Amino acid sequence: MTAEVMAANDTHWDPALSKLIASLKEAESLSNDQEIDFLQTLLESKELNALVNVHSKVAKVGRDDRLAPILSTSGMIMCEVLEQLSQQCHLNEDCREAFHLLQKPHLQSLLYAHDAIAQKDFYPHLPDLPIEMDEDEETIKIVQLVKSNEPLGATIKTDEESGKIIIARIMHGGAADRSGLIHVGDEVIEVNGINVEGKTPGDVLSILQNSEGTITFKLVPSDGRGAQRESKVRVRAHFDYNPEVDPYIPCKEAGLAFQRGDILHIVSQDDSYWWQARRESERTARAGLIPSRALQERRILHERTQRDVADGESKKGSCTSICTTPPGSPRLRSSSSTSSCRQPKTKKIMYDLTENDDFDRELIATYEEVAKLYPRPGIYRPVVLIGAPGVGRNELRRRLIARDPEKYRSPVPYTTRPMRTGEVAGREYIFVSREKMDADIEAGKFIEHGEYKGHLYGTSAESVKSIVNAGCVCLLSPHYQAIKALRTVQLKPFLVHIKPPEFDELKKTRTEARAKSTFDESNARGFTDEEFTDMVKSSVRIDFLYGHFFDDEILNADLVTAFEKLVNIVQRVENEPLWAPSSWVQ
Ligand SMILES: Nc1ncnc2c1ncn2[C@@H]1O[C@H](COP(=O)(O)OP(=O)(O)OP(=O)(O)O)[C@@H](O)[C@H]1O
Repeated sequence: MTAEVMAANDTHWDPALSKLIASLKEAESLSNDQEIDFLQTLLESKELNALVNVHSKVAKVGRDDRLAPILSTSGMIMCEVLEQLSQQCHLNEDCREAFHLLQKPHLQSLLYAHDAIAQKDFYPHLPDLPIEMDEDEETIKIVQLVKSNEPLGATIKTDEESGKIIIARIMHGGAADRSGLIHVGDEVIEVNGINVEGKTPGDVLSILQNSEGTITFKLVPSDGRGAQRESKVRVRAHFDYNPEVDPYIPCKEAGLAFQRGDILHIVSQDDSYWWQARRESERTARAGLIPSRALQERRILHERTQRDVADGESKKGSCTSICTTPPGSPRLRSSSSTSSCRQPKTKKIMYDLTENDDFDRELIATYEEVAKLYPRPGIYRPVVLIGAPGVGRNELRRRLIARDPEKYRSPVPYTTRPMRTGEVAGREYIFVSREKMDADIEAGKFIEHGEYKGHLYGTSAESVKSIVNAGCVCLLSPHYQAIKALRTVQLKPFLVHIKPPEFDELKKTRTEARAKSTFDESNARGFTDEEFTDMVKSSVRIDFLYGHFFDDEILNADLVTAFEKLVNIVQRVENEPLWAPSSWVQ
């Protein structure tokens, strides 16, 4: 372009410059010769002409030939279209075809690649010419924002090296971000005419709090600033967070409160300690600060250490050594004992229910990356009902199968016990030898298994798969310790926590229904108060250990209401895109 511009200079003056030269001639009589000569030489100089030409060309490119993408969110729109199509698939062949087309990985990748490019700005930007500039002075920008009830959406800090007040972060979607005028790293020199040199961030904050109307910032722009790009990461929170009670958050007002199970859109992970996020359901809201995964992990480890120290102190004198299990080593037994301190001996026990079942507490539950998993017509996710023993998992499962036995099925369990009279192989149980079952357990072929009165019982992963492949919805109601074995990319289960109501309502509903305690096969009596108490306690414990794995929950107080909710859940699983671990979504 330079060559072209220079060539052009030999024959054409830039029209604006020609005009200036002409008016200079008219002004000859008004000024002294020296100044006129200087200006004439400058205006006719090749260098200035070349510069003006370059400026005009670049400005023209920016103005006329700019290829602007029509939109940069086609991926998001595709997701929304898929969501709507998924509800229409059963009605219309065209919808089904469009649904399948939009699910194709190469089409999705194409749209995401388009968005990634569309979001970039490849055109040069010429900075506005400063009105007046002192050669010795740094560039300064003056930014005016009108104060409203909305927070500014920026945090400040003292730069460790220079001691200057700088913009630490800009909250995505906040007032400062939307203004496009303030950037991370900008140095704050003045706020409303008050010099902030030597002041602390707290001092600056009180200047801001005491200001009314328009706030004027004098800032030195940072060098490496750039538009903040939103990340696309979505996570499921595995813990509750309240910035109000967090003593370490840099700014409580900038914090985002959330609860375990909430889906969060992480818009920025630039800061290794404080991420910016907004709740998925509040797409246009200003982002808020949340602890990063690394920070939260550290906190949990710290809390655990403190707790262990406190426990150690309180146990001093009563025991000589503290046994710990190394992190990540599961205590789930592959074949458990037949007795438990919490249950009568007569109940079939697939797992040891002693208090040692807290292996998951040793994992650090912070955030799990998730993505929308779209239903595949004819291939349904298994629905797994988890809950305290006796809460009603099997009752709900049986009712759903009775409603549509062709569609809902449960796998036939395996056993090593001999077949009894009246039993049919493959109906009540699949009967196998102990050697075979031991070998299959060893090979990891069972999603749950246990021992009762010297015989093994279990459910094989293969039997779940064959129900899924047959186009049926596989319903499972295993012991809660099977969650880890079940929650795999191969099975992609949907986990529902069946919860009991409070003790009084639990007792009332079960007594009115004359519900039989399932802890004792040979006894037709109802539940004891102790069993109800155990059920409530056990449910709290399951929630504590595995709460973050559940996709939904059902309160099983009134059976009819609980069943309706289950029907609603299975319909959603069959038809709607739902959040699942991102590793399950190719
Ligand atoms: N909402 C309810 N109201 C009244 N009775 C109920 C309700 N839910 C379940 N029951 C009854 O409670 C008893 C135990 O239910 P169920 O066998 O389904 O428990 P479970 O969770 O499968 O536990 P287990 O593995 O010990 O059998 C059954 O008699 C069942 O009919």
